[in-house]
Amino acid sequence: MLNLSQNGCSVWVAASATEVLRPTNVALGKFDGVHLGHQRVIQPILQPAANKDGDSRICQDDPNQPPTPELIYSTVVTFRPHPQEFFTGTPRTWLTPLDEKVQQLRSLRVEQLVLLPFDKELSALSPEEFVDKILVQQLQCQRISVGQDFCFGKQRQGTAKDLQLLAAQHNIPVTIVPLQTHTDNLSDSGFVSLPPISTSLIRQCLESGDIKNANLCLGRPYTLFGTVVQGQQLGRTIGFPTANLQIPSDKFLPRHGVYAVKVYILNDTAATTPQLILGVMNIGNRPTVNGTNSSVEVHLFDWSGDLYGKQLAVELIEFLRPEQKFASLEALKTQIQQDCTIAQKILSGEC
Ligand SMILES: Cc1cc2nc3c(=O)[nH]c(=O)nc-3n(C[C@H](O)[C@H](O)[C@H](O)COP(=O)(O)O)c2cc1C
Ligand SMILES: Nc1ncnc2c1ncn2[C@@H]1O[C@H](COP(=O)(O)OP(=O)(O)OP(=O)(O)O)[C@@H](O)[C@H]1O
Repeated sequence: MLNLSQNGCSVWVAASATEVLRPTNVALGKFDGVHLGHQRVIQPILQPAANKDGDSRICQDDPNQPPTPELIYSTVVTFRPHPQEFFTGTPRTWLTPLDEKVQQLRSLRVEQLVLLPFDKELSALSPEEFVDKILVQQLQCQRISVGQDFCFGKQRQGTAKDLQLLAAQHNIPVTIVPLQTHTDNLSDSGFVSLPPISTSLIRQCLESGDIKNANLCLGRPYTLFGTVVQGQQLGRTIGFPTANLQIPSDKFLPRHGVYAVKVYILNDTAATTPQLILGVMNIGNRPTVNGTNSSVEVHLFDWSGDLYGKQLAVELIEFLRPEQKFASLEALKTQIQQDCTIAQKILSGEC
């Protein structure tokens, strides 16, 4: 379910050593997707939940101001750019671009996100130097949590066990979290076991249209956030008006094709809480109408109104079919009608 609680609570994002709030309890890794495995790694560094009388100390009116220094900051430490992007020079898309990652971390009660600049200097640090310079000196780290497969330092020489030994020299305890598979969450032992949850696995699932498994690994539906922009306005002529979405260019897009989706209009001033609207989405080039560029568009069931400029959150529930080139608009219309019927059944839990 989409977590939209704002409460004025924010995550302090530090993009340089001077901005870091210290001391810290640190979870280390890339954390793209903030999936169920990541969530387990984050758990040991969190402060106990705020009591009912007082909010967590990071809850304040101005999220741009650092919170009052007290105790130890629960901090996710990650890298910018993504190490793979640094080594290959190829821009990479994210399951959770920065805004989304911050939103997810906030919902987990993480207080600070540190974006270590991944450059030649950082990538050349030995495991010992990484612990001394980054974790001890820069972050004043008091506790660390990583997954069992965590590797760090020059050429990924250091393992989670090495981290434990090196950190022990500074009296810093390290929690090593066993790798989680999504079958851990299912009581039905009839499921075929998948490899451990990872960002790469979720990307593969989304690339192949396996939305169910992607969502199970994430612990929530994979969601596209976008602003509604003008399309060709052909949809309304075939009886299926669509909201065309402009998605941030660094967002990872799943397989082209048609999906059953749940949509929330985020900045609808008339509604106090975002309203849930069911619908269908097409991602693709629209070959039937000789579309040239890739587009993301949603048709909302039983809804009419002006959505231009609005921000939508589109939760992917199930992949229905690949995009096709139809011989006529009439044939496309018939197919979309069938897509809507199937999507309505899926979304209402009938199948
Ligand atoms: C549920 C759904 C399925 C669609 N499937 C296809 C398809 O298989 N092939 C195709 O060329 N276009 C497909 N489209 C895109 C339509 O061609 C597009 O909605 C129409 O051209 C209107 O575009 P416009 O909003 O830019 O005016 C689909 C659209 C929707 C909403
Ligand atoms: N399934 C999992 N169970 C427990 N810990 C995990 C799991 N996946 C990742 N971690 C840990 O969470 C932290 C962040 O993981 P990171 O994003 O670097 O890896 P990942 O999710 O496996 O992604 P990729 O597929 O890109 O390697 C690391 O400490 C990592 O070891």
